[in-house]
Formats: sequence, C-alpha cells, structure tokens
Amino acid sequence: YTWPNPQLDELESLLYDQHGFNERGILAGALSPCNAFGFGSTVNRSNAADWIRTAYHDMATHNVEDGTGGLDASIQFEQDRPENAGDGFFNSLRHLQLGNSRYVGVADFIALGAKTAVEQCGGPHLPFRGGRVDATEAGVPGVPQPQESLDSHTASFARQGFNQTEMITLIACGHSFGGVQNSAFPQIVPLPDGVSDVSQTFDSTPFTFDNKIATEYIHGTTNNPLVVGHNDTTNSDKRIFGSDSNTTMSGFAADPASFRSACQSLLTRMLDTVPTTVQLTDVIDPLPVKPQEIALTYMGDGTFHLTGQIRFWNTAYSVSRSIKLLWADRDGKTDPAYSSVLGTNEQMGATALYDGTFDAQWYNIGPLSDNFTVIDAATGISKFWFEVDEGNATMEDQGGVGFAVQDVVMVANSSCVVQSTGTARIQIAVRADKTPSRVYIEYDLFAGSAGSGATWITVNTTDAHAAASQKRAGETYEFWTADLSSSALAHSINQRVNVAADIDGAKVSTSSFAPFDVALWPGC
Ligand code: HEM
Repeated sequence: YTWPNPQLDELESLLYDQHGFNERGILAGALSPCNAFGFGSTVNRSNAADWIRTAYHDMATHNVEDGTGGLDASIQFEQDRPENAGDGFFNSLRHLQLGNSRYVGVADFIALGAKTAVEQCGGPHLPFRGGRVDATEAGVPGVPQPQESLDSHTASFARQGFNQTEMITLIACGHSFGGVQNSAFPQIVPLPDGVSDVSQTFDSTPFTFDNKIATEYIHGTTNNPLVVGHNDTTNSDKRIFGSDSNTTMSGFAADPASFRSACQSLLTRMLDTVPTTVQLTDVIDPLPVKPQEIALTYMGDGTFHLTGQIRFWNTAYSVSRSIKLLWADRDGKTDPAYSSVLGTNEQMGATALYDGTFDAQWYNIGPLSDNFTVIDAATGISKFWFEVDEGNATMEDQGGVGFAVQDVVMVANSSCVVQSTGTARIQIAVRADKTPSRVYIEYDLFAGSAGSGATWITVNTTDAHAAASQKRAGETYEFWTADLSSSALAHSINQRVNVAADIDGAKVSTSSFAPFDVALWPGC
C-alpha cells in the first residue's frame, strides 16, 4: 500500500514494530517469553494459548450458509455461555482491548493477538488482513464442546466452513498450545492435592508450536486430556483425530513441515473468517520505508519544523550508510536546498519476525542533535522522499509517488499549557488561501459496557475558534485556538490528540501529539 493510510499504517506498525526501538509492546511484549502469563500463577497457562483459543471461540459461531458470525469480537458479549468456560477470554480481552484506536478495533486485535502468538512462539508466518468490524451484541451460540458426538462436531465445523480433514488439522494446530484447566473443566481434569488450579497440557511443549500434538498422539505417549481423559465422553480430540483412521494425524507426525504449512493456511483462514458484510484489507506486508509521526510545527518566524521518524526495513545499522531527505514544495517544485540529513545511532535498531528475523533501522528527520529540518513557510512542502547512499545512491520514493504531506493545517509552537487551569491551549495554523468550515481537535476515548466488559472507541472533538487578533499581516497562515481541559482526556489511553479541518467538503488532519506534555508546550 501507499503511505500515508492511517488504518494500514497503524496495523503495519502493530504487525512489524515488534522488538527494539519503537516497539509497540502490547503484542510481542506480552509473549516474551512464550510462557508469559499476565493473570495469575496457574502452571502451564500462557497468554499465547489464551489468545489463540479466544480467536477460535470468537470465530466458531460463523455460519457459511447465511454469512453471519465469525471473528467479530462478539465473544465480548458471550463470556457467560457454558461453551465459553474458563477465564481465558476475559484475560485475553482485558489485555487486547487496551490497544484499540479509531483505526483498529477489538476484533482486529483478537486476530493480531492469535497471529502474533503463533508466530512469536515457533509457528508459521500467518499473512495478515485487517478491517474486522466489532459486533455490538452477542451472536448465535455454537462453539463445539468436548462432550459432543463426532457427528455433531463434524456438522459444527461444516457450519464454520471446514471439512473433516480441516477440522482435524485446525484442532491439532490450536492444541499445539496450552491445555485444559481444572477450574474450567473439573469433570475432565482432576485437581491434585495442594494446588488451587492446574492445567493439563495437550502435548509436552504447550508454549511452542510444533507437531508434538501429533507425534505424541500417534506414538501413544500423549497426555492430552481430550484423548486420554478418564471419561471417554469428553475425549473429543480422540474421536476427531481418529475419525479418518488417523490418516491426517499420522501424516503430521511423520512430517513436521506438512503440519506447519497446513496450520499456516488453516489458521490464516480461521482469522479471516468474518461476517460476509465485512470487507478485509489486502494482506499487509511491511513497508520498505515507513515514516511515522510526521509533523509540521509552525514556528512563527516564517518557517515550520518537519519532524518524525523513518523506519528502513531489512536494514541493519551501518556507519557507512547516509540517508538524505529531499522534498518538493507546495507547488511540486524541487530545489537543491530542499534537502536534509537523517540521523541515527546503534540504539535505533529493531528486529521483527516476517518469515525469518528481519532487522530494521530507525532514522530521525534532521541530525540527532536537532531532530527536525526547517521548511520555508512561504514555499511549504507537498511530499518527500529519500536518497540512500551506501556506496551507490538509491532512491526511496514509493515507486515515484513520494511520501505525501499536507501543509494546510498544523500545530503552532505558540501552543501551551495554561498553568492556572491545566488547560491545553492548542494554537493551530491554517494556510490563509484555504477557507475551512470547521477546525477542531480529535481524540479517541474508551467507552464500554460495565455489564459485558465490551469496549469500543468513540472519537470526540473540541472545536477551535478563529483567533482574529492573530491574523497577522503578511503571514501565509491564519490562526485558530482550541482550549482542551485535562479532564477531556480522562478516558484516553495514550493522552494524544490530532488537529483536523474540514475544507471544501474534505477533511485534512495532522498526526497525533500529546497536548499536555509541558516539555513540548511550555506553560503560559
Ligand atoms: C471440537 C473442537 C474443540 C474442542 C471440543 C476444544 C476443547 C477445548 C477445551 C475443553 C479446552 C480447555 C480450555 C480451558 O481449560 O481453559 C481447550 C483449550 C484450548 N483450545 Fe480447544 N477445542 C476445540 C477446538 C480448538 C481449535 C480449532 C483451536 C484453535 C485453532 C483451539 C485452541 C485451543 C487452545 C490454544 C487451548 C488452550 C487454552 C489455554 O491453555 O489456556 N481449540 N480446547
């Protein structure tokens, strides 16, 4: 895709800013190491297993006939059903809901959680599509339970869109992780003396994706509580794995690569099973060059500062590489003076998984001593691109289109935090040749239902007003002011806002910033 695209940029970052500089933390950070578990001390439990099971249970209500259900976060409203026994869903959601924004909802986060868990913990690469839509109420029940018959399970998976071989495979892929807990299934897993809960694992490596779920089953060494459980009624894995005379499971036991690739395709299909009314994005691959938090700040002296960071994918730190930022002014003209160095150092390296481990190197706009470059307000800027020199120079310009940036609306450095009231006074510079119908501040707030624990994001706004006194003669920008009380962000997770303006029926907006950060915006 072409940068900028706020939804895809955010998903791309959640997918590929995994470890090191600018890491997002919420996904890979909660899976390092893979037995990490954020909610108690039960032996053998992990965030990874909880997240994978959560994605399956959310998806499992899909109906291929009428196109309803699927991975839509309806699990938020379904946690009190017997088919959703255990606290794994609550645990998963409480963590995954925290990352939500106006661009990425709970359903995408459930899919991201499962995908990241599989990949970080030894599993195959699962190509990711975004754009899931969060349900606003419970769906039709229908998650398979261990005491059901083989016919009932076969029919249930057919309703979800999976045939018999796919049913065997998908369960084996999922049950490569985790186990069955006494507290959720006391009739399956007995409680040994002296502990308050226990999880009996499906295979001997519950925190790692591998084919042990198959080898141990085929070799008769398995301790899978859904195969060798004392009550045969709840031995659903035994009935299902054996339903084709063990053909599928024998194949997986003999050939780990075939298990891996079968899980790659079926887990991807599981995550992409959504109501037919939902249109997923294309697969999101890492951008080779990815600008982030690109911002212009109006300096009041006839210039603005361009700030931000750029990630170069599949690139390791190197002292012999120099990168220049070049730009075109608002009329599209270039000039030898429209050029700035990028700054980096060894600490600005990162790594991520993407069918193998990839390095990424971050650069700041301008030398590290400044972290900005100066743009003439009279000529402005419309796009930028990069010249990477490691002996011979190459151009990074998104295939010729460049990286577009708007200089119509931006925050002015005269913004400040009013010390007496704690209010953020946000000064906004709007290009004088434009006539906005509205200039405003936008911010994501968490909303939720106390009963179900479901959450969603509302985008709130505060209007700015034209500051007539600041309409200075000779300036190419005019000024607007918005006062934002600190209580306005009481339900904001990241305490950030952006500026937007409606101009000729289109919305122009800035990247987000922290209006109450007095290091950026001094007191007034
Ligand atoms: C007939 C179908 C299935 C049945 C009857 C079934 C049953 C169960 C049961 C009883 C548990 C124990 C839950 C707990 O104690 O908290 C469990 C755990 C789990 N299931 Fe399934 N399952 C099925 C299919 C799947 C599928 C298709 C996946 C994913 C692809 C999956 C992934 C998991 C995972 C990862 C766990 C471990 C959770 C943990 O350790 O916290 N299951 N399953």
